[in-house]
Amino acid sequence: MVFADRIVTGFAIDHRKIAPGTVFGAFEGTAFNGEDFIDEAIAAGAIAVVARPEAAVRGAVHIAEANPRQAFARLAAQFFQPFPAHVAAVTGTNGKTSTAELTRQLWRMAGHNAASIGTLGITTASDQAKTGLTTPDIVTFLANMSGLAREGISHAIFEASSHGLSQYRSEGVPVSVAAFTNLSRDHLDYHGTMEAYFEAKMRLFDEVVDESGCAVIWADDVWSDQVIARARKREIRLITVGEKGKGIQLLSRQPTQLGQTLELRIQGDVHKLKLPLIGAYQAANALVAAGVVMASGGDVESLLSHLARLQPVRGRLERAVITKSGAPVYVDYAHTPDGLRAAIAALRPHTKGKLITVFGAGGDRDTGKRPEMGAVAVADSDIVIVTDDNPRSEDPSLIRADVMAGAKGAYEIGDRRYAIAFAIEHAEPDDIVLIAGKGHEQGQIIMGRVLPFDDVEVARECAA
Ligand SMILES: CC(=O)N[C@H]1[C@@H](OP(=O)(O)OP(=O)(O)OC[C@H]2O[C@@H](n3ccc(=O)[nH]c3=O)[C@H](O)[C@@H]2O)O[C@H](CO)[C@@H](O)[C@@H]1O[C@H](C)C(=O)N[C@@H](C)C(=O)N[C@H](CCC(=O)O)C(=O)O
Ligand SMILES: Nc1ncnc2c1ncn2[C@@H]1O[C@H](COP(=O)(O)OP(=O)(O)OP(=O)(O)O)[C@@H](O)[C@H]1O
Ligand SMILES: N[C@H](CCC[C@H](N)C(=O)O)C(=O)O
Ligand SMILES: [Mg+2]
Repeated sequence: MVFADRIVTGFAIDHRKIAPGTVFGAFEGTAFNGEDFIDEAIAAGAIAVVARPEAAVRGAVHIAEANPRQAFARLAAQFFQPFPAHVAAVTGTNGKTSTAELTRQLWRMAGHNAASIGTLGITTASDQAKTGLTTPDIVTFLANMSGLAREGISHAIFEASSHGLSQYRSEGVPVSVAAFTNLSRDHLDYHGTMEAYFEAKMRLFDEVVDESGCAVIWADDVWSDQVIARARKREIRLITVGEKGKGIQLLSRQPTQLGQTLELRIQGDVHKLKLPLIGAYQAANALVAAGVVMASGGDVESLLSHLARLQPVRGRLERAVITKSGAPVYVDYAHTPDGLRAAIAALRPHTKGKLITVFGAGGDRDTGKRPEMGAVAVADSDIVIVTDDNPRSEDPSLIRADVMAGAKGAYEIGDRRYAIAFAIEHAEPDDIVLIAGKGHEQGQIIMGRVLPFDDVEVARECAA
């Protein structure tokens, strides 16, 4: 790729990452305006700048576009290709990471070289690398995708977060399957309204997925019909999944001690499946993953046997330890009202005694979800302990107060380790402890610092 007779050596959206020969993407953001750094980028060697037509670009080629993020992504994609032959994307408020990871496992069992990109980082059969965000920035995303292709990955699935979709952070790679899990309250600090949040996610179906691709849609969510309508409008192939699903219909679900038995109708035939994961939500994610595999050409018989061999996803209803009194302690990543409801509901059939829930809400995130999470927790559990979860730049006691406003009768223990210890101490033999919100996370983010913290590890220490 060449601009003004100079060979392009790379792409950057941060002026501090410019080397001679780089194409710079100058975007207006939430904290900065990238256009303010154009002169510095050119001084550092940028040969072309993708920016709005009204931006001032002197001394480099100005690629003037009304939507510079999208234009930059398309151009960078030409530079970074090739990409894996089969790429799927999954969106939804909850279940993206789980669905992506389960899809990767199913592809792997089918003999494909598969990878997933999302909250857990980049996962392949042999490796896991952290990226920091669910959807990395566009340059990292494209570089990762092309790196995976060069390593021989043929099947990749990525999590398309609403932030990522609205900022064109996961653009430019041809997507042949787009999946939807569900939509409920989250990130309203960023999107403003549920409708705007929904529209951000719908870009995946309206624009991102290929015309010749396939949509895999969880059919039992209140938003599902609207997503199905979008896919129909584009006339893309459709696989609906769930009790109302036509591609994979969930006929019944019976919890067992270590998992659940599902009865499914697929292409007219009824099958019984022993899924080794507990909870309605994990069944939903596993079935959406199965839909993605079917959409990319998987055969049903082997798919069913692979579903029965799925491994748990890190930090999603992960059994951390059993207390001295005999109560199992689960760690889950529920960080929305709907997620908390789903996690508690998953454990309820396995609880003979009391369900004890420990959770908090993140700082610098949607504040409206806090009392809603509090209300869900007290309504569905027997004992609730409200604690801290990544206060970030906020005062943790004010976050807890927001949560407590909805959590009548809950205990409040700010220090997460003490909160977990309290729950474990009070757990009796038939009880279950749920520690929600951080899942796989390895740190507590307080005022820009990340203090090491792992719910699973802390639970084990407290139970020892
Ligand atoms: C609100 C938000 O999503 N912000 C993300 C976004 O920033 P932005 O585009 O608004 O950028 P900005 O910081 O205002 O800067 C504007 C531009 O100037 C450039 N710049 C800035 C400063 C400078 O000195 N030089 C320079 O060139 C920046 O590189 C950027 O291109 O793009 C950046 C790079 O791609 C991200 O790092 C950043 O994520 C911040 C850190 C963040 O916390 N994001 C969270 C909310 C997020 O995205 N979460 C979703 C989660 C969701 C889920 O699954 O639920 C995720 O996908 O991870
Ligand atoms: N299908 C689902 N329906 C309702 N809740 C779910 C579903 N799947 C997962 N959850 C809840 O959401 C939590 C997070 O799951 P997961 O990490 O798969 O979602 P995600 O969409 O990737 O989240 P993030 O937005 O943080 O990336 C789980 O631990 C669980 O509590
Ligand atoms: N992807 C979500 C993760 C939230 C996890 C929770 N532990 C928190 O910090 O709020 C977010 O960035 O909002
Ligand atoms: Mg995720």
